[in-house]
Amino acid sequence: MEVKARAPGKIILSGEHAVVHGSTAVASSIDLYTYVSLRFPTPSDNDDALRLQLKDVGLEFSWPIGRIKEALSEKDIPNSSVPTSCSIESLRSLAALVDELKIPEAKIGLGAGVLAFLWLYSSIQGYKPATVVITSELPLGSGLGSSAALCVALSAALLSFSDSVNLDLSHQGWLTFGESELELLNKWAFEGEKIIHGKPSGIDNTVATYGNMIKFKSGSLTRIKTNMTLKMLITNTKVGRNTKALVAGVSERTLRHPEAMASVFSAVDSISTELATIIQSPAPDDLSLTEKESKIEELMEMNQGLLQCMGVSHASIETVLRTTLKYKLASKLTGAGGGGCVLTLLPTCILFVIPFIFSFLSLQFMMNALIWFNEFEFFKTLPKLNYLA
Ligand SMILES: Nc1ncnc2c1ncn2[C@@H]1O[C@H](COP(=O)(O)OP(=O)(O)O)[C@@H](O)[C@H]1O
Ligand SMILES: C[C@@](O)(CCOP(=O)(O)O)CC(=O)O
Ligand SMILES: [Mg+2]
Repeated sequence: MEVKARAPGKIILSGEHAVVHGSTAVASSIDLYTYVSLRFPTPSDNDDALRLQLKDVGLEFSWPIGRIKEALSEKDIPNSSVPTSCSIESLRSLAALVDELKIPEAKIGLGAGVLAFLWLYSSIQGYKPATVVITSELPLGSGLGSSAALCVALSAALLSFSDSVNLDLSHQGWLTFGESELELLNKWAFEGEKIIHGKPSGIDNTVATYGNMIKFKSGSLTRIKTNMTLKMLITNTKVGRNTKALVAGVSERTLRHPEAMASVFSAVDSISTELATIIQSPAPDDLSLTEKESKIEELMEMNQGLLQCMGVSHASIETVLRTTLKYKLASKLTGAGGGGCVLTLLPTCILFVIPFIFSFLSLQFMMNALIWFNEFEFFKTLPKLNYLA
């Protein structure tokens, strides 16, 4: 029997980094997915290994299941219904297994993803041989939440075989999780994100788990019902970076300048709260669509300025900001910054310039600009499961 699970990537409309320090942030899932397929061998296969194929980076790893058991046994006892953090001791033992893989230096960031995989797999499924294949439509390490999509899709595939989960009936060939299953899934995915991000806020795994648009503060989510269509251009600068290092950099700056950074985080909190209010305000109210869009543009610019204060912008991001400003369009980085992706709001009134801006940015960033629409069918993106045989 093989199961395939998928979970979406995300954009953060406002509040990245500050959300790690307790500020409000607003995020939405996007219709680009990570897929995890999980297959257990039959007895006649006579296979006693755990195999991991990372299709996006062309790497394959395998471990005799006894090695994983040896590394972990008695350190943390797995129980799929109780999400558990990987202890320092277990992390050390698993890291020794990952070190043996000799991951090429250029792809070293993958080690954290493999560690998260080993922890989630052994905690939820125990010590069973299996083959896990991961593919993604998301660019890795670009601010679109590939780490969270991986942790959510992997936890979904693993939990689907556990007794703690009942699945809701099918929806276009995919099954969905019920509300309490989503909570368990989200908690497990958070444990994986902790291994990849170091100190995650939980916003990425939460939006990948629940889909649609959310407001998030100090670990709790509020679902947002939008009353306007937002059109965003997502430009990938293709400058690689690592979320864990950027998050740690902001924490170090906070230690050096606690009062100044507290004011920055508080300003971001107000920006996200105002943004959520505008997005949710009833359609024909005292603010016209154009007025709402202008306010959102201003809030995005203010948020970008504060992200610069946190030290997470980058020359490549500034190039996108300057380019879009030529067309009077507001942009901000999304995700951890330091490169990665930039969001540009495309207000309804300027849709005719899209082809120009699109080709301009595509040329500069090697054809990697996409347009994201938050219309219903594009972003109704809960994690889903599909049994293949
Ligand atoms: N499809 C995938 N295959 C292998 N590793 C992945 C995949 N998706 C995510 N990862 C892991 O997540 C890391 C990227 O996470 P991160 O730095 O948080 O950036 P982002 O979440 O914005 O993409 C990768 O270096 C890798 O360890
Ligand atoms: C910077 C941060 O706010 C978002 C990181 O997103 P991403 O991994 O760059 O997609 C970190 C977090 O909230 O855990
Ligand atoms: Mg991430």
